[in-house]
Amino acid sequence: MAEFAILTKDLTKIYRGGNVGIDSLNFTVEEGEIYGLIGPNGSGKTTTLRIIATLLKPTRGEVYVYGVNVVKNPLEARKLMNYLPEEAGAYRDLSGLDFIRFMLSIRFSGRRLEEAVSEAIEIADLGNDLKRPIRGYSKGMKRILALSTVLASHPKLLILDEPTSGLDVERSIYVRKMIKRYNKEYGTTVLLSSHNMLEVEYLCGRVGILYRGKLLTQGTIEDLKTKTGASNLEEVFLKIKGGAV
Ligand SMILES: Nc1ncnc2c1ncn2[C@@H]1O[C@H](COP(=O)(O)OP(=O)(O)OP(=O)(O)O)[C@@H](O)[C@H]1O
Repeated sequence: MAEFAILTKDLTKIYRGGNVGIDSLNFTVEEGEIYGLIGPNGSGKTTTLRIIATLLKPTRGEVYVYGVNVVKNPLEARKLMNYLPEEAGAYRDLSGLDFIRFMLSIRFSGRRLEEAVSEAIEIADLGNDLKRPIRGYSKGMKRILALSTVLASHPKLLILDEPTSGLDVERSIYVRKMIKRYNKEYGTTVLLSSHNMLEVEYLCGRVGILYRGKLLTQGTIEDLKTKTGASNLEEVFLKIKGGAV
């Protein structure tokens, strides 16, 4: 049987106080694909991504990343993936360059570290700003900096929570191209969440639609359009959500 990049079984998160984060999610992501999770605010996208990235424990259910159980073997699972959170961490007093080196030194050393640092510098494309402390960066600059280290770490699985949130039009286009490039050139599997349906249509082969913690449907964008008679993903989303209310 082919091994999935991600396999979830009845994945459920009930937060303290009883808030339902996600409810019995079953989905798979195949090796080498770009899979998008979409859904309204509070539908469970970040909860799902954080559990897969080993940052949050599920209440019940299982997740496997390339066959590794992420709850039982988080350290092994982390070697296979890297995660860009919705709000990337600050490290306000480091320069951009020191941040890149610090983040990549967690994974690499020696010559491989130097190569990865150079790669991240090229992706971030921040010029002399890289020498300045991060506290003076704009939101978009911090985002591109975080993304550069995540991409340059070459994980088998890249988990991106709203990758272009806060980025201007030009940088958003650039980031989407980078994600596509890493997927094509290095076969990186990508799981991302986004509210931007144009972005999802451009990037993703398949999508899963979340609503109130449940996966309403999943499939290729073309299949979902045909099934619902919609002409674009925004309409697909509204029609499927309408049926669920
Ligand atoms: N730390 C927490 N404690 C309690 N409830 C939480 C917590 N984090 C998330 N939730 C709840 O879990 C549900 C799913 O939230 P989540 O952040 O996963 O949604 P999301 O789809 O990523 O939303 P958005 O699009 O706004 O980022 C929501 O009802 C939210 O209120």
